[in-house]
Amino acid sequence: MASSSEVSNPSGRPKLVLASASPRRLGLLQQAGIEPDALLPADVDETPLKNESAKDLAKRLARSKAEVARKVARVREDLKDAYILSADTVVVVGKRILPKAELVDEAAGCLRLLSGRAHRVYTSVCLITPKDSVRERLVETRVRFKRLSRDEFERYLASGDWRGKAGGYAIQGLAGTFVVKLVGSYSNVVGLPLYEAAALLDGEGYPVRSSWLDAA
Ligand SMILES: Cc1cn([C@H]2C[C@H](O)[C@@H](COP(=O)(O)OP(=O)(O)OP(=O)(O)O)O2)c(=O)[nH]c1=O
Repeated sequence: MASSSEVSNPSGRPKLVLASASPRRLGLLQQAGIEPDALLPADVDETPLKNESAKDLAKRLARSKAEVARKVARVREDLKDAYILSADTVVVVGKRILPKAELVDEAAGCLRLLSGRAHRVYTSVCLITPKDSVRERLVETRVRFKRLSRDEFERYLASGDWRGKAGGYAIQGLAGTFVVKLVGSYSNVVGLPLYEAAALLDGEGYPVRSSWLDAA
């Protein structure tokens, strides 16, 4: 356990950049007592390559986001030695990669495919250390939705809870009532597998647990 002087002196901790604009990812880290020092969202083209698998897409996008943020951080005096953390979440039904829904028609298409079926959610986490080593973890969660009634279908689309979400749903929102089975990490579906992300940070020398009291 870190001594009180270390714990009470958060500035002793190495800096952490979260390369994300996702309030869900920030919220998950904060829930775990991890407070990023900076948010550097990285706008990358999320279009899948021809015949690219969901796993490869998630890994490639998470890494791209981390690399974009690293270039920005390394030229900032306050972030030049920071850890850079990013993630990308992909929802797939069979081999079909679902889009991140921005339009109601996209959300309707996703729900039609998800209703009454099992699907998989992959989140890839990418960590770049202060010495620019790259560490990646890909986590899979299997989810099964109930068959949605017409009313559930229409009410969900009207809720807008699907906007900006991979696969057109947010398990932490209304869609939580559609989930009849989940095998694996719940936080992985929301957007950041906390066990794996914390283990990655800890394994690379970022003091996850000693920061808990800083967050208190
Ligand atoms: C499946 C699912 C996705 N999501 C969200 C998490 C992510 O914000 C989003 C996945 O899209 P991503 O492209 O992975 O992430 P993002 O564009 O929102 O944020 P950034 O790239 O800046 O990190 O979908 C949920 O909130 N709940 C869910 O159940």
